[in-house]
Amino acid sequence: MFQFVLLGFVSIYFLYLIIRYITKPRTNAPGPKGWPLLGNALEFDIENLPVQMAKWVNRYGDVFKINLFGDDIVVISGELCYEALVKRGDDFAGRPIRNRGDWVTEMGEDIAFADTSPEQQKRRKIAHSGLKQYGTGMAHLEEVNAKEIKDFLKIVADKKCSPFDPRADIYKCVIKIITLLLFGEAMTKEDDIKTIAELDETIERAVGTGQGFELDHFPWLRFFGNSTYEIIKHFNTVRTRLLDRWLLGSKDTMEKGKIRGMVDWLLVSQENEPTISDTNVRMMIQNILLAGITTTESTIESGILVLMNYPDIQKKIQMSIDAELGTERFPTLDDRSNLPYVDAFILETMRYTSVVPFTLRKSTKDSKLGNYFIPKDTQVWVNLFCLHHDERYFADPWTFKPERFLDQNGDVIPVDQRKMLMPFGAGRRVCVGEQLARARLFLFFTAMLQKFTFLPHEGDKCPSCDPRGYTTGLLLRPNNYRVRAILRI
Ligand code: HEM
Repeated sequence: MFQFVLLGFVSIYFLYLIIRYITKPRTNAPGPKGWPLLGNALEFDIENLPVQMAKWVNRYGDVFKINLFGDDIVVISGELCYEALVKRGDDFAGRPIRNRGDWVTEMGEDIAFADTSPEQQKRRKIAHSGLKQYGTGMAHLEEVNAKEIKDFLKIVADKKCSPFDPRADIYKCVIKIITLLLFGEAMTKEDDIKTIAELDETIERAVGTGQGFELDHFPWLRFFGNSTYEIIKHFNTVRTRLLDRWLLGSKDTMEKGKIRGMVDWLLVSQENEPTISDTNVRMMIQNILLAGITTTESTIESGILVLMNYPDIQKKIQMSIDAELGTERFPTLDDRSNLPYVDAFILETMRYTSVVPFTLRKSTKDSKLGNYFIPKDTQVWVNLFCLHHDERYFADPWTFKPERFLDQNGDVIPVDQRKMLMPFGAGRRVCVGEQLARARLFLFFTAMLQKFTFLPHEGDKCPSCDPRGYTTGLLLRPNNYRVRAILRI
């Protein structure tokens, strides 16, 4: 009896999929053919999605479509990224992540996963103005950041030139910097640091590009022991326990008129803006925590790998730092304007390695991209990886060249001359942590290169920094490597 009921249910479901497939408005963009119902699911190279997408761009051009279980996904590259994100930003301001995104954000109560809406925009605005005041703009934070970075340099010095994998130490330092931003003091409890790392790892497995798609299309699979859903459940339990404890602690110790960091800022904003619920506050903290840590850590890790591969560039950066700061004075953000080569190196690292290879958007109305029709509510993957390696905008794109971002006087070219560089996305949903992240990256790289030269772990055998060989998840990150840090002074 049960088998008959199940068979009936499955048949009706597939009938529904077929009817939906036939009746739904569809894009006329070209793309790989795929299988009935499954679409291109079997052709997806999850391990190396950016490279596979690049092959499809070569074959079909700047707009093509793939299909997953009956749903079209339009992938855009080249100048169309700018058109969709900036010129027609409102038309593509949506976020497409469905069930999995909803389940990890208490049904879209956050900033990053939530679809565009007046509420999402309100949350974004609050976070943005808080980050401006308590992130980039606070001298006190800069001082304490300096302490965390100095601690990191000490850890590296203690390796005494022996080879080490820098990931865990950079990661810990970035956690401290982000928790400092949240609470006004860095998280030092090992248990909490471990929990944050666990959250990072599980969210990557739960919603990473190319994984768990089946749940977005067949949510009922969660009742049948779907492994991605089990990861999501675990993530939610660990996350709620941690954030509830943090929030309670902050509420208990908060003093009127004194804002220690972003958490206090969100709690105060909640008083002025009653539609911001406790759930919103928790989800905004989750966004800052999880969007801020691994992205920054991966960029630093990729940057060190690049420096090992390009010793001349490393030398040139060091010479500019020596000339500006000498060997002892710790860098501040005011030094940035006098160290354009460091800034150009960071921009080039972000272009070349493209740690966020795609940003996922959704069309908010019937629209067109290139010559192709894009119906409302279509998933649009903005292919930042291909954009950043497109020789129409970046000559010789697989060569690492910070000079491409400098003018004849050696100054960083203005933003409007580098608008095809979008490591933080662009437009309505551009990264809210961009200024903060860029400032921290500057301090990190300048402080590191003032003190150390990074060399391959043995002889001249250097692991490649070519991002086509990186591992794809939610982010594109280098495979683990070892480095030697030689003290310069
Ligand atoms: C190197 C570091 C970082 C990189 C490469 C990065 C990159 C990105 C990208 C590509 C997006 C999607 C933008 C779009 O769709 O146009 C994004 C969104 C976001 N990022 Fe970052 N990010 C970084 C650091 C941070 C930090 C430090 C924070 C917080 C303190 C942060 C918070 C966010 C949030 C909240 C969003 C969602 C914005 C929205 O959907 O409206 N990010 N980031």
